[in-house]
Amino acid sequence: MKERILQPINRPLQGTIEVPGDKSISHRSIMFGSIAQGTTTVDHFLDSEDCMRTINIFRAMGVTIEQQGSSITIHGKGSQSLTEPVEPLYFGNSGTTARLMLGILAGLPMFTTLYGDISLTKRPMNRVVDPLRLMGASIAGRSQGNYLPLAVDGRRLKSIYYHLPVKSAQVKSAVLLAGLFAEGITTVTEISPTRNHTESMLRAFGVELNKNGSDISIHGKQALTATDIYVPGDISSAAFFLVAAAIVPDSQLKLLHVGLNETRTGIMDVLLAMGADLRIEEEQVKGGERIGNIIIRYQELTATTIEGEMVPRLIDEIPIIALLATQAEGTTVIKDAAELRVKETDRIRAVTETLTKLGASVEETEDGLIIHGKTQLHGNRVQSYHDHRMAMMASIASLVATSEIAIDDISPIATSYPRFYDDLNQIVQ
Ligand SMILES: O=C(O)C1=C[C@@H](OP(=O)(O)O)[C@@H](O)[C@H](O)C1
Ligand SMILES: C=C(OP(=O)(O)O)C(=O)O
Repeated sequence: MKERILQPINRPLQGTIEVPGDKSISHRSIMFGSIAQGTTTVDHFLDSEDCMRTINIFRAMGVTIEQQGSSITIHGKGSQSLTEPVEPLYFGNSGTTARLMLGILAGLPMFTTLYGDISLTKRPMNRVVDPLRLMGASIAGRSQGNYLPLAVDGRRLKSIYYHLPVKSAQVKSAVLLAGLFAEGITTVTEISPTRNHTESMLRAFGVELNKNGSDISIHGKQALTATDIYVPGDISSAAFFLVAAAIVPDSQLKLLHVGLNETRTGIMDVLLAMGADLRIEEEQVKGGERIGNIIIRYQELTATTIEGEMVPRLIDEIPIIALLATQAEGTTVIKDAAELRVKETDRIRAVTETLTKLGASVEETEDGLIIHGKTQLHGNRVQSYHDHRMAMMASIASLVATSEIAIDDISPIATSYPRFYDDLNQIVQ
């Protein structure tokens, strides 16, 4: 437990921040580089706890991965040369690592056991285990395989046509990755588009995937060829500073090289709908992903509604968007977001409790939140709930609170943004 007390600030935020590499893309670069043939380099990798879990798992399966900060070199020898790990694989707090790795491990000829921290151990795995079992996977574990610890007895898989019952890129990715090791063509159908990093990065590794409407298909038994990856800045990390500038009067911030993939930019659409002063400069495509610098200036905001296909495009940003809504005039409604209940914590409950403690007017609904703004926030003691995004949201709230906010444990922030307070301190000077 690492407590942190944040004092109110009474001045505008100014400056430029280069946010760290995208977490989703960083995980996938290690996974795909490790099962590819040849040497993959990764530039601007996210050097965080969650991404280190992914590196350590492949090291435990015999892959040589060199790391110097955010530069990575992976010496891949193809999936068939991975070796059976001697010890249980530890996934820490990382849902993405656990769910995508289940898809990979199910089809490899080895036995593995998987466990995680207290938060990950409560997150449902049946969303991945069920389709994998339909493909012939052998997975055993707590609550019929719904919760870690799990044991995977890897074997030959068969292809599947699968309607994804949840809007989840992790489930989509796990099925596609298992499909890569299966006989025949595996197809997934999405209810709503979710982040597409698995599809685009597999293509960069030479894998053929077909997209037809909401169907995505992959032929099994394709080999991956090493490539060089550039990881854009993580828009989910940038979101904390976008909101900070949007709510602290007279602020202006520039965020460099932020990933602007359409499946991730919901936060920008919400800010614009609320009247924020935001623009993109030096937009370009780098390593197959759209990136750009985002410039944001303080502007008075009005409420909005967030629902439907918008939700997967900003799912991880909802805690910080809820804080944003407390500073906007009117009632903001967030719905269709029941997935928030199965993140690092139940984020609908945690956001309601935290913002209420800070003086906001928030109603919890089954699948979202109703927030009445604008409210003056005050200080209090709050929890992080083992959730990096809750700890960062409470930290940003301190910028507009009238008295100090004490957060019980900020250590979860290291899972996605180890330099968060360095960047925050730089713009409050
Ligand atoms: O595929 C990914 O990299 C992720 C997908 C999302 O989870 P779901 O697939 O559960 O929505 C997101 O919340 C998570 O932070 C990262
Ligand atoms: C939900 C998140 O990550 P994961 O599912 O990988 O734990 C997140 O980063 O907000």
